[in-house]
Amino acid sequence: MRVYVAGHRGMVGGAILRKLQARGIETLTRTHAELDLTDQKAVTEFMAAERPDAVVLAAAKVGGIQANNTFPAQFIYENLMIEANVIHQAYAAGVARLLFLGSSCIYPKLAPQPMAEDALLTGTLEPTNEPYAIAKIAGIKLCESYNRQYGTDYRSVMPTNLYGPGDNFHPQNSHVLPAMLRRFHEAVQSGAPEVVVWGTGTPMREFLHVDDMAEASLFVMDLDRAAYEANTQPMLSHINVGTGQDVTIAELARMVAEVTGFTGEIRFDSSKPDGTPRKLMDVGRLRDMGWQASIALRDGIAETYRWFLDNAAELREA
Ligand SMILES: NC(=O)C1=CN([C@@H]2O[C@H](COP(=O)(O)OP(=O)(O)OC[C@H]3O[C@@H](n4cnc5c(N)ncnc54)[C@H](OP(=O)(O)O)[C@@H]3O)[C@@H](O)[C@H]2O)C=CC1
Ligand SMILES: C[C@H]1O[C@H](OP(=O)(O)OP(=O)(O)OC[C@H]2O[C@@H](n3cnc4c(=O)[nH]c(N)nc43)[C@H](O)[C@@H]2O)[C@@H](O)[C@@H](O)C1=O
Repeated sequence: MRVYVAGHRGMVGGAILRKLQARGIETLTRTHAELDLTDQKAVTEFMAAERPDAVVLAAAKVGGIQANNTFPAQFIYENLMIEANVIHQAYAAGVARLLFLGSSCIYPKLAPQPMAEDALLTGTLEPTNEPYAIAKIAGIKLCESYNRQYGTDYRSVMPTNLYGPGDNFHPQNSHVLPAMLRRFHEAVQSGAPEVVVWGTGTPMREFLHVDDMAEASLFVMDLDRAAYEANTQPMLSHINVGTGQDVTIAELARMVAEVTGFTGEIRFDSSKPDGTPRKLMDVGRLRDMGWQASIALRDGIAETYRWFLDNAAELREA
């Protein structure tokens, strides 16, 4: 068994790689510089030469609300190309099993909460990340279409907002949790009296630690085909992954202040977008199959902050 992990230097791909290696499973990797997954010819040659037994597709153009809003063309183009190339060439090379990572932003902006898998394609998407969401929906539909036409076993998991070691801490382009950890930390270092948090503080988000996400990914990969198919439908085949609990951005800011030791004022900048008001996952499908998250948010934030402190000198620049 040899598993190709696409995006192994990213937060999620890295966590999945570590778990596979800890289980003694042979892995195959290429950095972005070695293999640009938007390059059809390069992906074709790679898959044909390597013929892995299984693929984890954790490579993507990823970013927070502002990155999505600023670079919409890159988010739709790169993600569509990566998915089309990897999924089609996996099929062409005879790869039996593939796991595609989507995102909770596939669901309509005002979907009933918590959002069950069947909320997909029932309403209008959140405008700040619509291009990325459309690409992620296309990824699910690629897997389903190849399964239906060619009999492949390509599965999809939809993670809620993730965080943890290996995250992107870029001040503008990252997601909220790493952005806050960095901003509150820098405020403590400089003695700043206030920290600015984007938006109104009222949106609600659900946060899952990346090690839980990696466990869930392997759990779904490992299910036998009959079990996966018994719990999904051919045209509604994705599985939500989350904790089933959410917090407001204001509550999150207070947690991050506590973890970093910031005691000043927290100011909300309502000129910045809030995005979706709430996106809580209905995780019943995965729970009924036998998996649930185990890392508490407060503990996960403290552990991620320790990782940030240990790695601050070598943070990613994008
Ligand atoms: N982080 C989150 O909160 C969430 C993430 N997800 C999904 O989980 C998956 C992993 O996300 P995450 O680990 O956070 O993202 P990261 O940005 O940490 O990792 C993505 C990886 O993909 C690689 N990559 C991007 N473009 C290409 C390309 N053209 N060719 C080859 N490699 C490429 C990146 O390499 P390089 O850095 O060198 O470009 C990077 O290693 C993605 O599908 C994402 O959509 C879903 C929900 C929430
Ligand atoms: C995972 C998910 O990530 C993105 O969606 P999002 O959930 O809106 O993610 P976010 O983490 O960037 O923001 C969450 C909330 O937090 C607020 N917020 C406060 N202060 C900061 C801040 O400093 N940085 C950021 N990024 N947000 C901040 C921000 O205004 C928003 O209300 C998608 O584009 C899409 O890519 C996707 O799938």
